[in-house]
Amino acid sequence: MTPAAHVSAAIEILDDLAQRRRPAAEALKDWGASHRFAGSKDRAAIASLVFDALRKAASAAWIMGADTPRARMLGALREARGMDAAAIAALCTGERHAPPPLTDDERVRLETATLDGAPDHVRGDYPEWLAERFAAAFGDRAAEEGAALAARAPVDLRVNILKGSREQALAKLSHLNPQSTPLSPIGLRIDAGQGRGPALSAETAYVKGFVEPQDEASQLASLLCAAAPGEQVLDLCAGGGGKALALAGQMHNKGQLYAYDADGRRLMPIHERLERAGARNIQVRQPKGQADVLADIEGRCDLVLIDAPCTGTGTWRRHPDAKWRLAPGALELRLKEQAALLEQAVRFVKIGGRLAYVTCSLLRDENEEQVAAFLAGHSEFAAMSGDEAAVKAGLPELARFASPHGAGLRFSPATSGTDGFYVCVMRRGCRGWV
Ligand SMILES: C[S@@+](CC[C@H](N)C(=O)[O-])C[C@H]1O[C@@H](n2cnc3c(N)ncnc32)[C@H](O)[C@@H]1O
Repeated sequence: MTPAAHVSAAIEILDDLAQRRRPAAEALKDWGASHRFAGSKDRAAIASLVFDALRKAASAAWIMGADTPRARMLGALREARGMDAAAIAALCTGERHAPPPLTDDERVRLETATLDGAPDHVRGDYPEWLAERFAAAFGDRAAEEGAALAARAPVDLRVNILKGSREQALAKLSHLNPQSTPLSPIGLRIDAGQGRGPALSAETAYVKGFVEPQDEASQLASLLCAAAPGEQVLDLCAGGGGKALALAGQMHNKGQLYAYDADGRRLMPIHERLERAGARNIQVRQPKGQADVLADIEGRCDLVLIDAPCTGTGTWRRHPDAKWRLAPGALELRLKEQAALLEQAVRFVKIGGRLAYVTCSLLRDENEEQVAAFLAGHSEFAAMSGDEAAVKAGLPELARFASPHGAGLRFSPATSGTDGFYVCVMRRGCRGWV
């Protein structure tokens, strides 16, 4: 397929997405299944175009003065890829499988339109219904934060310290030109360019468990939990085990980590990942009907981690379609689940133990406000300051990410160059100790 045919195919898929609210990956898969002639390189190029158009959907539509799949794609070629009107016109020849030629209006817009005067949610490419919440979280930096969330993310890997050091992992992956991550002492970063990044599953370092894909902020969230060897730790929302594996590394396989998730199917990948990582101190606790499968660890945990279900607004760099599919009802639901999980976690934290609340959201309602509401009803808990949590984790430089809106630390693409994450570590004392 030619580059112009890739653009036509991307517009077709964007049209499908506009008509049926569904994940982009699903639409791309269906397109691939019905266009067998397209090879894997073609499919990757088309996916990359679709994701760029989704990243820049609002600003591209503004530039083009129309919110159609074609306008989004043409605008994104300029906004996301820096192509000028002549280069875009050269793709749109109308010949064979190329998109129809540019109209006069399209050409003029591509040559001259700017985002001057556009509202923050357009300049930052986020849904209008979240504009107030972004303003509450970022003030006059809302558009800048949104734009950083609309950029491409690098591929971040966590070095599994149970298997080797970061230096060893850098050497094993040297053909991919990895760099050390600036904030996480156990992270590697690979620039994915415009493609999907390296096929990790074929890398020996991955197969042998030396590295796991994990965004740098997710690594930092795990490190801020400061799990120590010998501790009793509950990962209450373990899912596929990303954080559990990181915590097991910090614990040097000593002590016990219980990995639980209300949805047993989500725990499934964890078994193979544990094996690969050589993590031997993790007990997976599957939910079993009405049975209380965590009853034996009540009041015994040094650390309980709630890696809470959330809107995922911090991960839009990696899932640009998710921002347009997110609906207000989903936020309401997540807020209820988060409050319930904080209550649920209390019974497992021993006196003197820690409760870590983590989301990959940037919205205050899901973060500082959720923690404030919890603390208001639980005088036996107190939040560690950003300084204290950073020092306890052995990463004092992270104190600068202390939230300006209340307890906890927040990371974001614009401030830390990572996915958006929120982390608050609380200590449990006796009732009324603070
Ligand atoms: C953000 S994901 C966890 C990701 C995982 N910790 C990781 O690092 O790969 C949130 C998880 O919370 C789980 N969850 C939602 N409500 C829950 C509840 N009441 N109790 C336990 N798990 C819950 C979901 O099934 C989902 O797997």
